[in-house]
Amino acid sequence: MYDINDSWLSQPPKYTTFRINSLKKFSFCQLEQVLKNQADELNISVLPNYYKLNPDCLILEQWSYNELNLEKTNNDAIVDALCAAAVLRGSHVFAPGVMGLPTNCKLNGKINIYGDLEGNCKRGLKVKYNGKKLYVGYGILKMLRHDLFDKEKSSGMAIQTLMPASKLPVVNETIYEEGVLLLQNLPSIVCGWVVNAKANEFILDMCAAPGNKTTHLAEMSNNQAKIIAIDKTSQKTEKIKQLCIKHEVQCVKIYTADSTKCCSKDSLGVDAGPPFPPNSFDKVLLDAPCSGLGQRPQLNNKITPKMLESYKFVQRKLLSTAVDLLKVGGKLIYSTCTVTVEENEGLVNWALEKYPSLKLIPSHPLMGGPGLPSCGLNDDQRLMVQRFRPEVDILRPTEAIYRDTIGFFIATFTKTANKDK
Ligand SMILES: C[S@@+](CC[C@H](N)C(=O)[O-])C[C@H]1O[C@@H](n2cnc3c(N)ncnc32)[C@H](O)[C@@H]1O
Repeated sequence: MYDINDSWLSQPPKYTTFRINSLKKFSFCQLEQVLKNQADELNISVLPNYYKLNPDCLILEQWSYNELNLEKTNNDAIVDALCAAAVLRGSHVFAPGVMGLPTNCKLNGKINIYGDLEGNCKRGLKVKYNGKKLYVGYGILKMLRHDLFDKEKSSGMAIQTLMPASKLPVVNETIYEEGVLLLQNLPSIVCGWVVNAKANEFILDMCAAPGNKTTHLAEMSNNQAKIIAIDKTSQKTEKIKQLCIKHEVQCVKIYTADSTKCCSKDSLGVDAGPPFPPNSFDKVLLDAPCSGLGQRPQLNNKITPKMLESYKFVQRKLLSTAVDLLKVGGKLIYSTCTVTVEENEGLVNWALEKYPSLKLIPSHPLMGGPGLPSCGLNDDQRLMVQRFRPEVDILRPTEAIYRDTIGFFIATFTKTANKDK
């Protein structure tokens, strides 16, 4: 099922997507100006396409391939695989990601950026790297060796990426006033649309950090939903708090807790914080911890079969608590950013078998493809879930933009009055 050499997984999507904060004012002007500046610097006449998808999603396409006339340089920087993946998605290079840089490089000189695919490059390498490497783009050097390697911890932009090998524009949310835009993968935005948070609904986001989906739910409800966001460490919940402040989100209560243990009959009530009483929430979002194998591009994944096997146990525990906390008639949305059957269709099968009170319902709006065949779901059930993958499935053919995304899965359940075993 999962193959690191799969060209879909080893390449970045051909789009960059941002979520637009509907609580703030957005206009295309700043984006257009940034693209125009880049076009001037690169000597390109045509800007990449950009447009809104629904009111809160911004899509940016690649620079036109044929027009690019890349100036070659002999200087190569080596960056780690994570940093290389970020460059391919349109990021600059930051100091901690740099592994090797020749001694003769000049500040503000042009530099090629290569990703270390096997993780063998020693930090501070001065000479040519002979390990397996991938060209990921070129840019302008903004830090020299002594800034990068002579300090215990270096930070800041080391290379200003001019053009990633993926031809994606180098644009980040800092071009707008704080909190107007958020870089977010398209299926994650769809996941928010599936939750469809409305005023006065009690919504639990069980695995919420860094808060990308929490803030989306708050924004779409115009700060009117009653959202509780949980994650398991205070460093993580601090991130949710900071994102809510940045996005002017005011309808979220944040708690540090283990969500597998956040339901109890002895609870003092929803307002008292976790644990909560059973049947408390109109909607529960379980954006589960997962193997993350749908993230693109996958350049150097070191996940072991043992680690892969472990995720379903925590996912099942979290889902059990989610079922307890959901009101009868409520909506439970389960999502992952991975491609394995066990964590997706397999988890849905397990849940339906274990909890007769659960009923699978369509994950509207259905933008991704159907669930995989021969994985325990019948065709009706396959059509209710969303699996974001490159193949067209005749059961529900999807638009190209929803096929060139990260690998992602969404399933929605409702709770009936049936008794569970
Ligand atoms: C896929 S990430 C969530 C991303 C988040 N929903 C967003 O869109 O920004 C999964 C999160 O689950 C959290 N997590 C894992 N086990 C947990 C548990 N037992 N209780 C609460 N949170 C947990 C992890 O710390 C991680 O932040």
